[in-house]
Amino acid sequence: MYGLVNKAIQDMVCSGYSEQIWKQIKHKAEVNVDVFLSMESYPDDITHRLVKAASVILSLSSAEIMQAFGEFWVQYTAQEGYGEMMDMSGDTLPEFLENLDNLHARVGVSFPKLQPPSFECTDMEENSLNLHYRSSREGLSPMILGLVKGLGARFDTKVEITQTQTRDEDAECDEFLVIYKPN
Ligand SMILES: O=C(O)CCCCN(CCc1ccccc1OCc1ccc(-c2ccc(Oc3ccccc3)cc2)cc1)Cc1ccc(C(=O)O)cc1
Repeated sequence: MYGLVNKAIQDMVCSGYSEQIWKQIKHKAEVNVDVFLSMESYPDDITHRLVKAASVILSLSSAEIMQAFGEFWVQYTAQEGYGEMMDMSGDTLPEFLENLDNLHARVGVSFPKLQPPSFECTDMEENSLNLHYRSSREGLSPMILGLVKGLGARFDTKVEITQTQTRDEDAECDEFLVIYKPN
């Protein structure tokens, strides 16, 4: 994952808790990276260890940490200079989700080590859609719950998201029912 992800986790912990807590999490995760460089690619294992250590130190489940991260990521990337890029990806929550693969393709042109997930929207109705999430990574589906909630805040839209399928022998990918209503 690009360092931007680990920087976002750091920012979420430092702003939500403290630098001291962040140092404890890094120590527990045995991650001795002093400063994460946004445009550097780091092993995914570092991100997984940081999430696991944060879950222990903060007494929250990894799923809760990943969901909070997803929500934080949307506002963090907007403030870190990706706001215009995200503005170009849609004026509404469903539009943004439909354009998310294009957004990743644009980022990937400049940053070839990006390994973006793929999102597909089906069964598009007035206030609901089915979101299919495919990734080379395991176990990040709780992050998607937070990301879509974060998009609800970004688009001032009430949103409910529930996972309806989990990638395993039967289901080819994770699926989520997203119900949204602009305020
Ligand atoms: O891999 C998975 O299965 C889950 C990944 C969840 C994180 N994605 C969230 C995608 C997303 C979903 C909903 C709403 C918004 C979303 O993200 C918007 C976005 C996506 C990518 C970036 C981005 C920009 C620059 C990046 O790399 C940099 C950073 C600074 C300088 C140079 C390159 C990396 C990601 C910014 C905003 C974004 C993402 C972040 C990093 C990677 C990667 O390093 O492979 C791949 C995807």
